[in-house]
Amino acid sequence: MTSFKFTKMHGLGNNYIYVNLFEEQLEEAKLPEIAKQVANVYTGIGSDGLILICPSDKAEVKMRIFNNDGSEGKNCGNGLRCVAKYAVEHKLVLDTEFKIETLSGLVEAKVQLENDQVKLVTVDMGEPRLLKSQIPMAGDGNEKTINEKMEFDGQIYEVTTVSMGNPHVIFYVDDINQAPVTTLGPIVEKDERFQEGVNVEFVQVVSEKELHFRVWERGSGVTQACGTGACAAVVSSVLNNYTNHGEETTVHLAGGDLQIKWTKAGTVLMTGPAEVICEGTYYLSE
Ligand SMILES: N[C@@H](CCC[C@H](N)C(=O)O)C(=O)O
Repeated sequence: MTSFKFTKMHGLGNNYIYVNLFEEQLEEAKLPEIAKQVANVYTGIGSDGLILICPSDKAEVKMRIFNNDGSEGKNCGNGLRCVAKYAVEHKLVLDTEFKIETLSGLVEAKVQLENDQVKLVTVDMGEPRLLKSQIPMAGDGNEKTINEKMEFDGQIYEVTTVSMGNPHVIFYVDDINQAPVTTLGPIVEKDERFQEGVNVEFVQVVSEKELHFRVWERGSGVTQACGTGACAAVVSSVLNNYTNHGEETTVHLAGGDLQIKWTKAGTVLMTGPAEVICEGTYYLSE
């Protein structure tokens, strides 16, 4: 029977099973199935998906993320903070500032240590991509979607789209507790105008410095937090003049808070926690 060692970690409740591929070996063709298996609450461990911590020839470490439906995503903000914590605490990297490779490019992580343990991680998530061709979505590929009317399920909404290496569409709501996360979320996720699907975010503007946020994630459904989604929400809020470029915004997610800044230099900085839940050995059912 195939088995592998895992660590379950979370960033604000967005939890994944992490496997260290510096030490373990998993068959490439089986990765989507492994992600589905480990994520299953009844017959697996239970998680939002699977994250692989891999050797890289471009950076100190590489992250790959699989959602709980087995689909592979190109980026994961909460996952990056957890990978950074794991890499430092397991001495895969010896510095407190280092690069992580993702399927959407390189990002830079900086960890804050307390008694040799990583508590907070800041990740420079790079520049947001705003053109329709970069989301990707239907329409003129050279145009952006900022507060644009789109119809979903027979109703018109004003939406903004942002890629943080993965696709996000942002809806503004008056009351976050009434946001149609589980009803509109799955419809928008699979809308064919988003050729690769989309992560769906609902945002309530509290002030120039604060947002409430809920998410329906592509491939995983409702999660407690989405780091790339929170970055996309801050970029969207600057574009819609709700918050200020170059200033830090606190994003309140279901699992806790992230500090996010779209810097004047153009990249997005995300700061938040990363936590270990448990470690163990998983026995794969064939
Ligand atoms: N939870 C993540 C994003 C995970 C991938 C996403 N569902 C996708 O398919 O793009 C985050 O913290 O960013």
